[in-house]
Amino acid sequence: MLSRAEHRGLCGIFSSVMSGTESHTDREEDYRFLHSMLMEKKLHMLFKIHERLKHFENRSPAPVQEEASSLALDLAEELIYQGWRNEVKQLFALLSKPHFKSLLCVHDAVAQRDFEPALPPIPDDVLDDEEDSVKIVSLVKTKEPLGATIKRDESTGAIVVARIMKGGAADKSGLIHEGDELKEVNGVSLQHRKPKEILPLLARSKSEVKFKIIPALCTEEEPTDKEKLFVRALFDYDPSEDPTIPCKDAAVAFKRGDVLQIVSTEDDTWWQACHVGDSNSRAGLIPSQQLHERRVALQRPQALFKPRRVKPPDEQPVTEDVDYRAITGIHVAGLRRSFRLGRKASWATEAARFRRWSTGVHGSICPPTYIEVMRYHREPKDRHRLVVLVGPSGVGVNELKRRLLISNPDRYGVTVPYTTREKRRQESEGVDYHFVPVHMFEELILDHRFIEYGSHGGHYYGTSLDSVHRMMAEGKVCLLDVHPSKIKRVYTSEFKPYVVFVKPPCIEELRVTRRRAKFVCDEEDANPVRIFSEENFEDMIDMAESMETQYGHLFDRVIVNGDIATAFRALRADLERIYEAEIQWVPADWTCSSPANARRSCSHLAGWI
Ligand SMILES: Nc1ncnc2c1ncn2[C@@H]1O[C@H](COP(=O)(O)OP(=O)(O)OP(=O)(O)O)[C@@H](O)[C@H]1O
Repeated sequence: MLSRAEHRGLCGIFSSVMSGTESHTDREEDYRFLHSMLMEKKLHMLFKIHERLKHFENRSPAPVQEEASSLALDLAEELIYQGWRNEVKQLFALLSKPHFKSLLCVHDAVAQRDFEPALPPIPDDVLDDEEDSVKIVSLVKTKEPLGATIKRDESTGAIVVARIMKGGAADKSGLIHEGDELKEVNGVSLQHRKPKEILPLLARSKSEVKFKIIPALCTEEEPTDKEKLFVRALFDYDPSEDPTIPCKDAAVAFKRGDVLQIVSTEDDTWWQACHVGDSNSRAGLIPSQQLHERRVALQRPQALFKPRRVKPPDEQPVTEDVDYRAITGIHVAGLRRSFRLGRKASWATEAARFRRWSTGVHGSICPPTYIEVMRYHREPKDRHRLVVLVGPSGVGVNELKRRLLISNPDRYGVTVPYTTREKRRQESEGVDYHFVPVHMFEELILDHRFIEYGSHGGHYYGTSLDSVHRMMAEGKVCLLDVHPSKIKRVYTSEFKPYVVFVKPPCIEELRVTRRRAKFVCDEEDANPVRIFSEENFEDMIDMAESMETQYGHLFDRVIVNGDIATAFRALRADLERIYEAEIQWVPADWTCSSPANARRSCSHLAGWI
């Protein structure tokens, strides 16, 4: 029954519908007919039933039992002997109503899956089989593959269905399940056959494929997760190069950065997933997070065994007679070399730290696998995402940033760093640097206002969160270059950083492309221009490897800076895409509104920093 409040509510809605239609109804009787129809209690009840059904549709209720009709009959019989009290009479009348009886019949049909397509008559010889339950399944043959893999059961020699791909023909039919034993295909017995011999049998059938199956014992279905799970792959996967994949044809290849929808995590080793936005919705196998982590852990840490190059005592760096200023040219605020030089000066320390890492804490670092992501709809009023450029010192982060700024100064901007050093004659406050006294700089450090800071030549230099805010508030895309360990300071929904890792090419390409490049040092440095040495190249490659291993899960894009023009074109195109895209995929943690959600996303797939 409708509650009074609900009934009043519905009447209110219908009355307002009526008053809206009054002016559009010419004939009085039409109006009265409509009024009586809308005010009809039965209609209101129908609304209520519809809502209840909707509610149950969301919960996908499972039938409690399959024989509700006969149970109701038994109950009605019992009631006859219970004396004709009012309640008994009412229940008896209810159970005897044809509508109620039909309802229970429908319930039973659903519970027994009686709605599935009628099978052709069971061939006589089937009845001779020893097995007590045999199923004949006929599927119409289309161009679409069956979407199932088969294997031979080692203990029994039987051919069994190993996997059913979500969304494939077999899955959609609902008639073939994992663990089902295949006895025959199109009347041909599969006894003593190998899985690969079965494919030609399937290929031979014309319009229909008929299977004789011994169904697997019923297993608990994986609870369907209403919330879809999307992940971004953090590694490339090519099934053709994976000898352990159970079935190459049933696998999904992907590239690092691709967004995948995970449709099944039932198997600990092989998940099922499909590419997002792919019209072909069939799922395929991908290595599970656990499997990929295990594989990476078993790999020999290359750096650990790589013989480090010993520089011959007489080897001198190649010198070039090119003026550094002619190469770097433009002088743009925020491209203060001295700040990045802080890292350059610590080149040796970083390399040493890397070596320590490779021998020491290797086991404790999670390899990048997948990160849970969610759709982010960018509103026109939203600020642009912060672009973070990272890479080993000398790889060309500044060069790429400089080119971006020149290419579109209205779109891109950089932060103005803070320093405690004296302002020089040609410099302006707030343009080249924010010049602040030491005590103020230290206060900012204590207030955690710096994303990154350091000292060089006895002066502090730092990039503050406030400067990033200021640049973003101007409506520009703020380009920030920091050490990857500092990404976590801006890895929030507020900044929505898009992280680009600038990676060096192989050493041969470095030698060719950097032939004329010079490694720039601070103007305060005694030796302001350095030429790239062979050791610099090696360290750059080692550092890049270390960064990728430790922080790779935070990188949205990897740009290999071999030929500078190619690298710049790729970076610009990528940032343009991000600038214009209305829908983007961002880590699920950023959009978690409730602690429960946050817990889910973190426990599901570790989004570690
Ligand atoms: N692809 C390239 N080909 C040739 N030269 C390059 C290339 N990329 C960068 N360079 C040059 O290499 C030198 C170092 O580049 P850059 O200053 O951009 O490195 P960086 O990553 O910013 O390093 P740091 O953080 O130490 O300043 C510069 O002279 C630059 O012009």
